[in-house]
Amino acid sequence: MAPEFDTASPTPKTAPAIATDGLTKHYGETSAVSDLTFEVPRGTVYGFLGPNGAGKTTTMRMLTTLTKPTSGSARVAGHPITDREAVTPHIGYLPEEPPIYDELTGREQLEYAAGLRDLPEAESTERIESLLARFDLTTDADKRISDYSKGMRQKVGVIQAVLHEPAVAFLDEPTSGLDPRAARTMRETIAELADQQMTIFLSTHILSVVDDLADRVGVLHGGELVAEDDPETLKSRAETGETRSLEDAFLEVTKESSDERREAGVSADPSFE
Ligand SMILES: Nc1ncnc2c1ncn2[C@@H]1O[C@H](COP(=O)(O)OP(=O)(O)OP(=O)(O)O)[C@@H](O)[C@H]1O
Repeated sequence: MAPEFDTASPTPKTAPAIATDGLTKHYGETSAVSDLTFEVPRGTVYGFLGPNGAGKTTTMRMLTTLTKPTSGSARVAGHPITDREAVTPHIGYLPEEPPIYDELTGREQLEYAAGLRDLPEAESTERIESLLARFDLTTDADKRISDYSKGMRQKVGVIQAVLHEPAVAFLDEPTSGLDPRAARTMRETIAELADQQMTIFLSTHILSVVDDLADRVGVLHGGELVAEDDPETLKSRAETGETRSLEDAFLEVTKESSDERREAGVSADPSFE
């Protein structure tokens, strides 16, 4: 598998999977995302970190065409995010609450998702069965989703997000609710998908997942990108002695930015402005 961008697109194949330029979203007085400019090369894993309310979901909703930016622009898989029809065939999205129907069985939900994506039946059946097996869901695949645990629902949500082999997958907390074995399967699956040239935009509070998988990390705070680097360089910025971790780096860059914002008279949480 090698997810390709739209071959009819004039965009060169070397174009980044995601490129944003001054991407901004205001909700009334609240500045949820401010002037976000970054690029994610194809086939890489981008760890998107930030404290609660930092603007991660808002950014992902803009990049997946679900929310319109107030200003700025972005291209995903070579297409402007203002062109929903062009972007959506090339992306998969696992939001915080996976969009699944309680009255369907797991297998029916995935068949339904494959149908929406116009996947050929033979190909989708094979892929659904292989992903169900990988996530240990085969024996429960014909039970209704209403009877699933949180982790089982999460597995269906993730399978649904990557079923059509999108060029870019946006995953919000993919390991949420998963037991340690399932969380490991998830990490291995994400690594494999990236090896197969899928670009993964990964938002999570589990820093060890980002440390394991991300080629590059962006830290959002108060809607602004306050640090961006590869995990090793980011860790080396932490001044906490010999055992420098991504957690130390995260706490430092978000604290520095809080201090600067406080000095500038800006609340760390824009919702309280
Ligand atoms: N629909 C909305 N209407 C008004 N304000 C919103 C809306 N969605 C988000 N916000 C505000 O925008 C800011 C960023 O929220 P967002 O959900 O993007 O953060 P997040 O980084 O995803 O947080 P978390 O880690 O807690 O999920 C917050 O101040 C939030 O209150």
